[in-house]
Amino acid sequence: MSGGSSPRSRRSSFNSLSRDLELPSEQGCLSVIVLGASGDLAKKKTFPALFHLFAQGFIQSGEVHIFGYARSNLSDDGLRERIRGYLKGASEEHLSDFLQHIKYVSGSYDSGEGFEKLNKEISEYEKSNKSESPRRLFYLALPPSVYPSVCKMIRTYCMNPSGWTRVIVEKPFGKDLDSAEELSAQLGELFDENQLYRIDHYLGKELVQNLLVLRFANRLFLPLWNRDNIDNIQIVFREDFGTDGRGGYFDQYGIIRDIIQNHLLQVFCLVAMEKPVSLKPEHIRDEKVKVLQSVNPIKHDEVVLGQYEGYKDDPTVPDDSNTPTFASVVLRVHNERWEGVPFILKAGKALSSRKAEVRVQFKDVPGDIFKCKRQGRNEFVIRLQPSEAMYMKLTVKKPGLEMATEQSELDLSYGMRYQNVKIPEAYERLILDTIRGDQQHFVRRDELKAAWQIFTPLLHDIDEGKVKSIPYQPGSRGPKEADELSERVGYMQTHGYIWIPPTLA
Ligand SMILES: NC(=O)C1=CN([C@@H]2O[C@H](COP(=O)(O)OP(=O)(O)OC[C@H]3O[C@@H](n4cnc5c(N)ncnc54)[C@H](OP(=O)(O)O)[C@@H]3O)[C@@H](O)[C@H]2O)C=CC1
Ligand SMILES: O=C1O[C@H](COP(=O)(O)O)[C@@H](O)[C@H](O)[C@H]1O
Repeated sequence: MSGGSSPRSRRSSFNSLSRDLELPSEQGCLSVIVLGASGDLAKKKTFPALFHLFAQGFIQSGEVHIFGYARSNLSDDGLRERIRGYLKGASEEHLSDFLQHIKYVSGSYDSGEGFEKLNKEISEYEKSNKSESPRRLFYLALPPSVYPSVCKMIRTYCMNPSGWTRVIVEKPFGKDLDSAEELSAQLGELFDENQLYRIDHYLGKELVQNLLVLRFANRLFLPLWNRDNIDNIQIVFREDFGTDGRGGYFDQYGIIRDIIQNHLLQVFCLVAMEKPVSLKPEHIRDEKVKVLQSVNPIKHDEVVLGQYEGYKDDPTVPDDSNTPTFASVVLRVHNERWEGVPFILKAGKALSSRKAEVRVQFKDVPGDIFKCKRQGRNEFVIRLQPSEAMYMKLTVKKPGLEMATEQSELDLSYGMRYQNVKIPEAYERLILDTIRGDQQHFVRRDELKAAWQIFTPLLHDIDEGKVKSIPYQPGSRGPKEADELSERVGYMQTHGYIWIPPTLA
């Protein structure tokens, strides 16, 4: 765990931020309730994130209590043992202290009995803490099918009588526009928008959070970031493993719903939106909605779908599945800044490497006396993961007596520049934002609607078999047709140049 500032100084740094954002600085006892505590997400992400916040002093002994809730018959110790192996990076003392703050309550997701019991436990803790304005944070680490009934139970039995109640919900938020709107309406009847935190963990990644700073705090980029200078932008997600036993779940969704409609589209918003009036969450989300609403309908000839060979070997995947495990989709933005610039959103499983990045390719140099075209175009690459970095591909003079040019880079690799800084996990940051009441990095209801509006017609066509997935070899780059599409819409690959993340050795 990174050392650095003490819990006291962490609070004061929050205070200055909260003044800027007009968020009240809050203290008082905090109950975090993880619903679906027996599940995969809870053990891999939710509890570890809470543990890291605890170990760093962002949530503190004496003010926090964590309740796990699920149907499974577990004891407090049973839950603690289940998650212990996933809680890493701090001392044994921190670990046992943290575990002592966890209590397990068992109950169903659709009957009052369990939630009454849960409420009783929370209330007893709040009474013992004697806090005047207790805080309740419910984290739904559950399949979305039970969101409506669980939210109804929270609303009926577990609302905080004197302080705030906030609810974090996980994706998928629906399967298309209608189902997402139905879910939004159901939850909207129970909670105000400022109580609902729709999490998209890509918004918690360090370099995704840097996008706005980069674009709007650097004079350098302001005049360049438009159709006059940029030829095309790629937003890419690649994974070097397949569906790993989750084929049954994945087959109902596919790569567009799993990655593109949410994670990559959120990154797209931050790359393409206009400057917000301020950093207030509503101002930022207003701009995201605007750019989403400016996206043209997707054309079939600007889509390539793929499915890796062997995907259907999973017994839970139907033999005739057309579900894409790879997709490349071109988005076109109909506005003054971006008319004519293709945004290529590409995601795939079982590919040759694991990475996520934004690649901004600039236009050719006009009146090119150095024949730069031979070397390749300027590109600005934001490597979201792994090896977080930003690098700018430039044409430079090749060192030596000849006047020859080659491509090189200006490189800001985080591993080099921020050697002793631990980059926080996305979930850690987003849970902390929820505790602070900062909704900037969460998806607003109208944003969600606009996102589904873009992809629903295509998704329905795929579901009806009107767009087919092309088979590709696991461990490859995906279907060659995807590279051909990128080239057709303007992307020019630089041959012979590869950026290698620098190492300390
Ligand atoms: N796992 C991951 O890495 C990620 C998950 N998500 C999302 O997070 C949420 C939770 O995911 P995950 O933890 O993997 O899910 P799980 O399948 O592990 O389910 C979580 C818990 O919910 C209960 N549960 C499971 N199926 C049902 C059902 N059909 N009806 C009622 N309860 C059920 C089980 O608890 P019990 O039986 O004890 O009540 C289970 O332990 C989902 O919305 C998922 O899409 C998002 C990103 C990544
Ligand atoms: O939401 C999801 O994301 C993961 C990839 O997340 P990352 O932070 O490791 O990039 C993906 O594997 C999973 O299919 C998807 O549901």
